[in-house]
Amino acid sequence: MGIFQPDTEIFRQRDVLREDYQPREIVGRDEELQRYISALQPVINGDQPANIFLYGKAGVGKTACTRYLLGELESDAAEYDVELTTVQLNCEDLNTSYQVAIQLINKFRSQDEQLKPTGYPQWQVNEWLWDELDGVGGTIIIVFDEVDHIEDDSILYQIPRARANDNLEESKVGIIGISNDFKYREGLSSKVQSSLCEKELQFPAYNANELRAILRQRAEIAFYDSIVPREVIAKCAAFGAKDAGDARQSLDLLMEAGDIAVQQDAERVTEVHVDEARKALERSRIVDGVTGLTQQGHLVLYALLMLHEERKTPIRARDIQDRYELVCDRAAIDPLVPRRMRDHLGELAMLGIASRIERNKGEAGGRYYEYSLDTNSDLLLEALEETVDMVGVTEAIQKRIDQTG
Ligand SMILES: Nc1ncnc2c1ncn2[C@@H]1O[C@H](COP(=O)(O)OP(=O)(O)OP(=O)(O)O)[C@@H](O)[C@H]1O
Repeated sequence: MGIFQPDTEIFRQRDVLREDYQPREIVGRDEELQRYISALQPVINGDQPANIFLYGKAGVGKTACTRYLLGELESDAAEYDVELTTVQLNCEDLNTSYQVAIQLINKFRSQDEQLKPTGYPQWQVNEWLWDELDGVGGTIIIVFDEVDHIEDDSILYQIPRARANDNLEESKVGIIGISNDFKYREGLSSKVQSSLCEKELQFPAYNANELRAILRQRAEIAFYDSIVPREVIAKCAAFGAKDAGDARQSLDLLMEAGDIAVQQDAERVTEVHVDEARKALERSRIVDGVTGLTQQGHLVLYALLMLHEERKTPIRARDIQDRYELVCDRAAIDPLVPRRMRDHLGELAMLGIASRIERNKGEAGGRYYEYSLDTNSDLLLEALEETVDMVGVTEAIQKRIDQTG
């Protein structure tokens, strides 16, 4: 027997739990889908499509619902002889309207006519874009996923106004912008707001019931029959709902629990596997977060970790500063000024390693923040131990924690 053997006991089709799998049916989003369908209705009537702005936190089904509805729209359009073309563009690596326009042109061009990413005058790129879009004819829907990555938003009003400005004659173009950045909408120029946000749709976080339905649907395809009992689905959904209501997180948890069941040669997935999976995922999240920090970030985190172990959190930044300077002294590294140290605390809060609450001084006025550790300190200590260049400090901290503990 070789080292590798196909898994025949637990997973039937593990890939179904992966992020890139497109579910054939959407569950738990009935109301949102209904509103989305109304916003897309003009397309099937052959009218000018509305521009749609769709927002909501990570993993709430924005992309999955959009793909699903556009697929349905395409097949219904074919049935009613409506000429429809849809294009989906992820803007994660596209920072300018120029880059977006080049990508769009390339989507419509054959392999040997592709444009290079730079080197053409803006007016020329615009002309080419209108030529390509008008050459398609009928209705075109362009989806800009992660639209907030486009820093100059000119393309977001040029496309909706292209017909009014006589740049397009044959084609009617509608755009759908998707974002999980809640502040993005407010930052848009009023010109873009009025064109892009003609119809606004908000997707809320999933609750435990909705997550259960999503997980059940995937588990039926991903695992063999009777491998995933109801309580396992419920547990994964409950964790997801308590945290961020993010379907991706719950699906990752179920996949990790399945992997652990495979590793342990278990007959089925159990709640214990889910607990272990949660620890494993949490650990890799912490390791990723900690590994990405600078050396100063590590020192700030050490200081906060010590204060946490001594039960002195939540604590103000200026009180963390003293401990931080002590840690720097031990590591023989110059400490940062308080303002810079606070930036690092802010980064820890952003990564979800620390939490930050705003406090009011009461009548005297003024606000300040208090910080706490928001992660399991054992896991954190483990992750910090892996950062080789800080080993001396880790030992020092460990000793101190042992003493105080
Ligand atoms: N209602 C649903 N029914 C079935 N699967 C879903 C549903 N909602 C989300 N999913 C699945 O959860 C994962 C994350 O969803 P999706 O990518 O649509 O989130 P999103 O809101 O676009 O998040 P992000 O802003 O991070 O891109 C995908 O694997 C998707 O298939």
